[in-house]
Amino acid sequence: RPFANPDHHQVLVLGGGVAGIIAARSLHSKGVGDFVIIEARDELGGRMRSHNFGGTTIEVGANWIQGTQVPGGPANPILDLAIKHNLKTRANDWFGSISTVIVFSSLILTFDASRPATYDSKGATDYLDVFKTSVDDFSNLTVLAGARVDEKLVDVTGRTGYSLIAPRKTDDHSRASEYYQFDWEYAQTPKESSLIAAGNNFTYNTDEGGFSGDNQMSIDPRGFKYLIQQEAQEFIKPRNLILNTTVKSISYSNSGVTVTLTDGKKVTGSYAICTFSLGVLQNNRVEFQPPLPAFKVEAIQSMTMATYTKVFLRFPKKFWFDTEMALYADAERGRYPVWQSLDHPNFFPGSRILFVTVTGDYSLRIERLSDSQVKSEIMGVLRTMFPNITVPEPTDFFFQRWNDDPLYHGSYSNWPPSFFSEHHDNLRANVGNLYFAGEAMSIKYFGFLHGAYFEGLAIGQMVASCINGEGCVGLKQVKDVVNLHPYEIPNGTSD
Ligand SMILES: Cc1cc2nc3c(=O)[nH]c(=O)nc-3n(C[C@H](O)[C@H](O)[C@H](O)COP(=O)(O)OP(=O)(O)OC[C@H]3O[C@@H](n4cnc5c(N)ncnc54)[C@H](O)[C@@H]3O)c2cc1C
Repeated sequence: RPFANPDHHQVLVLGGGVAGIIAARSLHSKGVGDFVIIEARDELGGRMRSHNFGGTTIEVGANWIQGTQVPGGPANPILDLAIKHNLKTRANDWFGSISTVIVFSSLILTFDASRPATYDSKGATDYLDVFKTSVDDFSNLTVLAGARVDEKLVDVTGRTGYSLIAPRKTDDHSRASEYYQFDWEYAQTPKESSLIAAGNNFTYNTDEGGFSGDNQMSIDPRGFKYLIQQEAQEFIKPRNLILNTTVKSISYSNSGVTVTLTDGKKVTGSYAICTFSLGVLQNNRVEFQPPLPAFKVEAIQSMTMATYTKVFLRFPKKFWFDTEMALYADAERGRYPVWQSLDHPNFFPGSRILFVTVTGDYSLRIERLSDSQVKSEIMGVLRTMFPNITVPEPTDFFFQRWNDDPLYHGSYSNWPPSFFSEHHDNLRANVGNLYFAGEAMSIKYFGFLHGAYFEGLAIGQMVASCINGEGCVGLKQVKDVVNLHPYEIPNGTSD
């Protein structure tokens, strides 16, 4: 049965990604049934997005359950959903698989030096010693980041952090190896990222409530999104869902929220939960009435929306490495460095699919090029990596332009060194009856699916409490984020 009044609801949930769906589930489980999810696309899932690549389901957005569960420890809630909905996943070995080739004949896990998974301008080149040093450097970086928190030291960039633990390394092999540890996770360079936030990655830190050090990759033909779409099916009725509908403006006050859609129609709610990406908020894709307060705008504009791009190629035959991953060191840092084989016994054997990931400014650069230009650059790199092989032209080619997409404007958020905890409070803070949720609002798990999940859960429960009369507390906001020690030019300093 449709709602008696389809133009007014207790809660408007804006966006149907993980945060929106889990916020709606929280409302439903606390007895708030009059909610609608308004989603611009034709399906739920948001940045969990799959693509039919010539018959194989590939993940152009999120692909991994990052951090799963150690025995007796807390489970990543995305892992719980994957198990509940029978999603097909496989462990994806990020580190061992660069340094180890499975020699199938003897089933022994050893590195076969004749087939290194490290490449440079000369083709296959063994620089695993450099790679292993970079693994150690990153682990020292995390120790340094933890110590800075304990000692209450000011945040610095990841680059400064690296320089404090070892002399700067500028050779191609070191830079590519560092990229694999850092940029490939945060989608930005150490120079652009906070040492404290990057080095204290709660997801993998089991001492701080994190899950585990391993990653499960979805290889489900129904797509990774299936787990959240199935979860939604359990409680969302057709009357709770408005698909193919874009929000143009949001007008908010202490008594309610009115949303105007692109067709001019208005829907009102006693409350609303906005789960649009940080990129959408930063690029003023949605107009707020009244304009968001200065503290909120500063917070939105101070966090970074990074971009992570996977470029998929299918070839007439497999000619590449047998490992899950490979690393290519170019003279230019971040130029087509991380390669993943889906044609691997653990994933889609026989698929002939290989993909390469670029991040940050390099993602933005390739988004501005045509597909054929990007394809030709990548083929140049592959011919450099495999100089003794006739590398065939790919039969299929695809990549998602996340930054250019007005529904996302990037892939996921990253914490820059100039962003303070108070900024984060402000990013998360409600304005009147308009609340915010989504991966960027998670202080511990920003950037991740589980960050979106936990924020959806928390904010959904908070709004349900308001509606159920169980207490309605506004979230903390800080009017001015100030320096502990104001910036001062000492007396007597010459001009
Ligand atoms: C390439 C890539 C790789 C990633 N890899 C991983 C990974 O392996 N593991 C991991 O944990 N995380 C990963 N992430 C991050 C993860 O996907 C996100 O953290 C998570 O999906 C964010 O969920 P959300 O609900 O906060 O936002 P979203 O999924 O962005 O949901 C917001 C929804 O709002 C909709 N919307 C936007 N604007 C409007 C509008 N004006 N009107 C109506 N609807 C609108 C959007 O269509 C979207 O569905 C990756 C992301 C990307 C892009």
